[in-house]
Amino acid sequence: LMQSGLFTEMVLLDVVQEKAEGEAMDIMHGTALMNPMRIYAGTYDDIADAAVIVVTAGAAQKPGETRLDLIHKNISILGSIMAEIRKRSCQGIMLVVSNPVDILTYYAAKTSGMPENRVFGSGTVLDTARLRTLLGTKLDVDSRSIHAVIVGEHGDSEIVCWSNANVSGVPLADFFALRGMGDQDLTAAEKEIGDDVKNSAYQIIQKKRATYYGIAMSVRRICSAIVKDEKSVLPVSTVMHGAYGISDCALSTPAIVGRNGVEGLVPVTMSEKEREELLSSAKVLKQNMEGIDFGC
Ligand SMILES: NC(=O)C1=CN([C@@H]2O[C@H](COP(=O)(O)OP(=O)(O)OC[C@H]3O[C@@H](n4cnc5c(N)ncnc54)[C@H](O)[C@@H]3O)[C@@H](O)[C@H]2O)C=CC1
Ligand SMILES: CC(=O)C(=O)O
Repeated sequence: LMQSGLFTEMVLLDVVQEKAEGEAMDIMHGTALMNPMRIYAGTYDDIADAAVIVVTAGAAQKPGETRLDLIHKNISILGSIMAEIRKRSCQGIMLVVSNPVDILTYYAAKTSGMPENRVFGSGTVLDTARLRTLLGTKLDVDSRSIHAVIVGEHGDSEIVCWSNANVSGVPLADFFALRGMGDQDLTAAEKEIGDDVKNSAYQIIQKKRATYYGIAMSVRRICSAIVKDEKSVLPVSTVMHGAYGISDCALSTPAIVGRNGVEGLVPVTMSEKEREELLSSAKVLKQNMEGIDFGC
């Protein structure tokens, strides 16, 4: 975020105050080489007037753990954070990143005291970036020209919407043909790339303990949409109220993101199978939400 030039001030909070102080010092030293910006370790009072509050606090996956394994630890941590947020009338946007991001987003939306459109999660923005990167590599084309989206849980039940994936409007099958590949190659690539995306975090955590660059770029992308009021269509995690037949949980579907947070969902065309898988993903999330007090 320091490198983005989007902000003039950034305050870091961590339950381990010294960690926030050390990080603030380290990042601040780069401002002389990048963008002028005030960076410091602070308190909840300092974030009351923040344009964007990015929640990244909490336990991270250890090798072999799923995101859903973190639920009870991180709901408890989020509970203490939301209690502080509720005491202050925060006017900005809350972007939840901690995992399991969909369940924590739902929790934050219900307990922060902030309007629902201003509380959402990074969702499958990162997964979608991974998908576009891998597809771009496979097709030897700029990944920014790939239009494809992942919906559902940011996790093992996520769904690639293959049925509407395209390269600048050219259907995927036609672009595969352009590159001398046939239907069988496409089917194999869908399986291989879908699995690779789903397993990316597991692989990175196994190799280097945590993922951080991809998610940092995803957060930067979302913050840009907010701060510059871009009204970008991004697959962020939002509380569902009946779209696609889903309610009472948060998950990712394409949404318009701007200064007011999530300004509306954009219905994505899906095959019958993808639609069913999206419903199953919602079911997985709801099963894991059982027994949690969402204060509603
Ligand atoms: N949504 C996504 O795509 C991604 C989500 N994550 C998630 O982000 C979270 C953080 O991951 P990392 O930064 O790798 O972990 P980390 O362990 O490096 O940092 C977490 C920090 O949270 C702090 N913390 C714990 N309780 C707190 C509290 N009550 N108030 C303030 N700070 C508190 C810890 O002291 C620690 O410094 C994890 O849940 C991880 O799964 C990480 C990468 C991608
Ligand atoms: C950790 C995590 O959620 C990710 O990198 O996708």
